[in-house]
Amino acid sequence: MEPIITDKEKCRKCYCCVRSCPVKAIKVEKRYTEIIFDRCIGCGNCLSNCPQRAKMVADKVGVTESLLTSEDEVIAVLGSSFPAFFHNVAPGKLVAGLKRIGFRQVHEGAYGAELIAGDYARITGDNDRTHISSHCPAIVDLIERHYPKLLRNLVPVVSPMIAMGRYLKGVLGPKAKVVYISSCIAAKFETQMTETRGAIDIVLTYRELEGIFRSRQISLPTLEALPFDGLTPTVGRLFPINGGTFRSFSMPSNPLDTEVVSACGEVNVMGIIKDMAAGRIAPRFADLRFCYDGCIGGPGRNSDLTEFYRRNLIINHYKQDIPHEPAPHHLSPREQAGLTRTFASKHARLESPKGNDVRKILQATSKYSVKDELNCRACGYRTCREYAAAVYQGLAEIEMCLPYNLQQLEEDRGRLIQKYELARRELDREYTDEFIVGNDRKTLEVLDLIKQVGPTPTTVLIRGESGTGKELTARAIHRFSKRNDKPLVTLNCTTITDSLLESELFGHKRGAFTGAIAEKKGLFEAADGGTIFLDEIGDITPKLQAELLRVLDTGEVRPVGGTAARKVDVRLIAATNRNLEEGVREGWFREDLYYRLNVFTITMPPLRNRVESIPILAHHFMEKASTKLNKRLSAIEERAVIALTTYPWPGNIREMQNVIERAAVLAHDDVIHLENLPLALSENLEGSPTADLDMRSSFRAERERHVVKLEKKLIQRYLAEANGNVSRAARLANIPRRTFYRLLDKYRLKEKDVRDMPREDRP
Ligand SMILES: Nc1ncnc2c1ncn2[C@@H]1O[C@H](COP(=O)(O)OP(=O)(O)OP(=O)(O)O)[C@@H](O)[C@H]1O
Repeated sequence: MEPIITDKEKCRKCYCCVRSCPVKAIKVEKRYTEIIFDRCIGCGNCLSNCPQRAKMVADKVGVTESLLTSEDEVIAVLGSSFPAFFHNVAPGKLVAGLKRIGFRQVHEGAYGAELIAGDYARITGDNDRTHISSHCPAIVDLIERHYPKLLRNLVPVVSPMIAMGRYLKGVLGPKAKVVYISSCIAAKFETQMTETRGAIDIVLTYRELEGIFRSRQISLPTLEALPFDGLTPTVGRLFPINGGTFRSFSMPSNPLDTEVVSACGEVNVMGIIKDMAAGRIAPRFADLRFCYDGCIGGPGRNSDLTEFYRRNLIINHYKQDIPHEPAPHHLSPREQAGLTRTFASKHARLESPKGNDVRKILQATSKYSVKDELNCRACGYRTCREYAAAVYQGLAEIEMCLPYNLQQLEEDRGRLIQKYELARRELDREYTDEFIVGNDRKTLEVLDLIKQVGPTPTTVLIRGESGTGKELTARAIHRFSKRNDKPLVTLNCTTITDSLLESELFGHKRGAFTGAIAEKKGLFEAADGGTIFLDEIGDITPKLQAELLRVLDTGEVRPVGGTAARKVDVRLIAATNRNLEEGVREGWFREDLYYRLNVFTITMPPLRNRVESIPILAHHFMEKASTKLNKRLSAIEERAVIALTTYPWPGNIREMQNVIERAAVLAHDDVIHLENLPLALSENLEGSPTADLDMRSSFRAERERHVVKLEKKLIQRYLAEANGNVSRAARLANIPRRTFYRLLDKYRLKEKDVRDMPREDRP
């Protein structure tokens, strides 16, 4: 099993792992990201940087537990960084804990550094070439997999961990099992390599060991300390800290020596390796560790502690006299022959894309010029070009480009809105005949204008609030025109993005932009010989305004991505509820287009200015609703008609149409009653002067009118008697105070009106 696993369910494809991987070893699949182990160097960046914890260390607790219950002699080796993890427990108690869970012997891994020290000193003393330390498995992997050119520079000696494993197996025999406990993830990879396999049986993290103690309910502080087995390391204990190599290997270190490079951390190390591979630098010895802070900064470190503190813990441990009781076999001369190793190229070169391949991939994500390459890094790659190369190499996918995705979403949204809008209008038309209903003066004037302008080829601009019937008027103009046997094409300019609008209007050539998989005719061409109605024309951008003006002036359209113009014969009717004059003044509407449109203007009056037509409109919409709902409806109750006429109709005729349809749904019999109207309308009725006027038409209404008047007078009188004090007035009237307030509201009376009234005027 690979040392790092991906929980596919947890992975949300945030690309944090892609971003943090120094060697492009993450492949993005449809639903998750996956490690390419042939490229992975085991640095553990993807583990530490995954916000969902979808990348995890493969669990080694189970195999360790079963090893401990077997007959085998199982030896624990604590990596040299252990004091920087188990900082609040004495080393002897940790040894006791390990023995309690079944380890026969416990060794300090720091001794491994001392085992290889002599070889390092000897080899790096040779000046024949650059020597690169090979004690960090991530560095070895980096060179073997990605910089094979530097293979010959790696010091051909095993790491302290492998040295310990080989030493222990040499002393105890190959049957002994060695479990190495460390904060290093790359060590887990190292034990699987052909060149080092067999020395260590399991690499366990400190955290995994902690888990075992917890599950066995072992409290380390309560245990009696025990001595370590094996030989006592000295300077080897300093190995895990930054610069510790020189002390542990007893090598001279001089900060002024430019022939020796010592570096920790991804950025520093990668820079040095690239420089060495390119031949820019050739130091005598490069001591490199992939993790920042050296081996005390491994991915499995205790991250609650600062680097400074962890470093101090290591130095304190080095200074301490910690009991060791080596068995006689550890005291005998050691077999050192097995501490050398070889390295092999594991370089799997990815094919590099050619310029044209990169260009094609960039274009597939709407990047046509350098300025489109935002290099936003949302995909995890540093530049759009690096990302395009990754797509080419099969590591990334097109959908990873966030700006492209957002643009796609925006365009899809626009298309959907447009489709929805068209469907809604179609539905409206299905139940609405094309005739303009109304007998008020203003509607009749509009009808007159329609009849006059209809048969001419003149461009018409229809203005008015939303829902006043602008589109209906446009249809009527088309019907009265000589083009009425040709199509009337409608487009709402607010619903789609500028670029989409341009292609909708003028069409596009195949490949003009992403998604333009086939040539498409624009609406101008679709309307050839007929009329085009552009609703909400005040919302198009100045760039499109200019293009529209050009089409109107030349009578020619040019599809997006095309060069050849096509002649069209289209009459334009435009509508807007925006103040175009203000647009011209403020610069968002082109003056030349404004004059081009403003040849013949029809202004639709709001419904509140056509009150006389409300009853007839209401009955018209009732009949429409009756057909649509397949429900018999024969009348609208008078109170409801009055309520309809007194309401201000901010949404105009469309709002009224909806109100009547809703009432028709709610009506229990074949009459629309006041109660079937929304509250805003029925409440508006009470106490309204218009209501008073119209009520004269029936006896019940007449009686209601008198009652209302009388009630109002009475309220005023009680209030006057109580000198404007509502509580007193309510008591005098013998009605609850709340009811009195409601009546004041109903007749829009205020306490102060009565209080300020001259005594002789009081009722
Ligand atoms: N005078 C009228 N007679 C009958 N129905 C009308 C009348 N005026 C508007 N309507 C109906 O009201 C609804 C809204 O009208 P229309 O879509 O023409 O308004 P609009 O001003 O274009 O609205 P918007 O600005 O929101 O696009 C439509 O169903 C239409 O048929």
